Amino acid sequence: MAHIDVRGLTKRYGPDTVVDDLSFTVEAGQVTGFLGPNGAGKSTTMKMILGLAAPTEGSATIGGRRYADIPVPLTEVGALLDAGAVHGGRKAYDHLLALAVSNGLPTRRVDDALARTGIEAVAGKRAGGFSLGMRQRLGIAATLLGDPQVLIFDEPVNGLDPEGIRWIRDFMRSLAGEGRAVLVSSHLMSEMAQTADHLVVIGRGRLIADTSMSEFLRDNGEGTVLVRTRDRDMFALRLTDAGADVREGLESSLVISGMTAAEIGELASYHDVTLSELTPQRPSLEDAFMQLTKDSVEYEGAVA
Ligand SMILES: Nc1ncnc2c1ncn2[C@@H]1O[C@H](COP(=O)(O)OP(=O)(O)OP(=O)(O)O)[C@@H](O)[C@H]1O
Repeated sequence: MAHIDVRGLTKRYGPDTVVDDLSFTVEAGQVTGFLGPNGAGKSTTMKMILGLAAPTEGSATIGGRRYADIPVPLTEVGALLDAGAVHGGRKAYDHLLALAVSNGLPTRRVDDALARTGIEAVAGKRAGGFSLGMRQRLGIAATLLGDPQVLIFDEPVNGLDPEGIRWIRDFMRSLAGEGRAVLVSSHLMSEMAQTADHLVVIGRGRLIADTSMSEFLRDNGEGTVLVRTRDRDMFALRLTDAGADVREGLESSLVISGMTAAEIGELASYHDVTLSELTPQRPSLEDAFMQLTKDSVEYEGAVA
């Protein structure tokens, strides 16, 4: 099955190492979120995978081959790095047709790609007049021309409205559902929440995490439990005695970490304390991400 394999990938610009010994795999049938703060090295990594930048060390392969060794790259990998790159004076259909013809692909693929991205109705219009959302769809249509098994998107939802974001998100999921390997970058963790199955997180060019979305949450965001009771002060003491960490929350609530909601419920029952609220609070993805990338962001702030 086609996938992306990155091994020991390193890129240095003069004295700066912007991608540092990076290794990860993008599996078929999954959306892999490629995350990191601004400047972490995501775009540079994608460019190296796509043969647009030469690695200083290491390798990146698509379906086992370097990009430069793939005879008709569009049939193996579709990539959208910058939606603004479409020539504004060109009609959408003509843009796709030129790409198809120059890559030796059947022209019917243009109609398929237009249909798949829902832009048939504007196929005869000039791309210059397109909204960002439409330009993005046109860019994605181009990635699909060769019916590739591997797709790469760099910050595809930047600047889109909620409807455009949802469309892209659903689209990525459907591509993965067809067994394709999808790599999508973002600097926003929340953006990945409903999109990615797997996460590769980098900071300062280095790998910070390579994990499934659910594992990432479990390992990086400590959950808390919110409790309300009339016996607040007494119960706070009992909780502390039981080893929990207790903070005062809003409106006389207690925010507890180090114990599960079930354990807290049992402790309350044991001490005859009536709880009016017992709510586990899932750590937000953004919190988990900030925690994980804190050091790399601080470093960036310090050198800026
Ligand atoms: N051609 C280049 N020459 C020198 N430095 C570069 C070059 N391209 C990128 N960089 C530097 O490499 C670092 C990583 O940039 P890159 O664009 O890969 O990060 P990113 O994670 O994609 O960030 P963003 O989310 O802001 O796009 C940055 O510090 C950037 O300034």
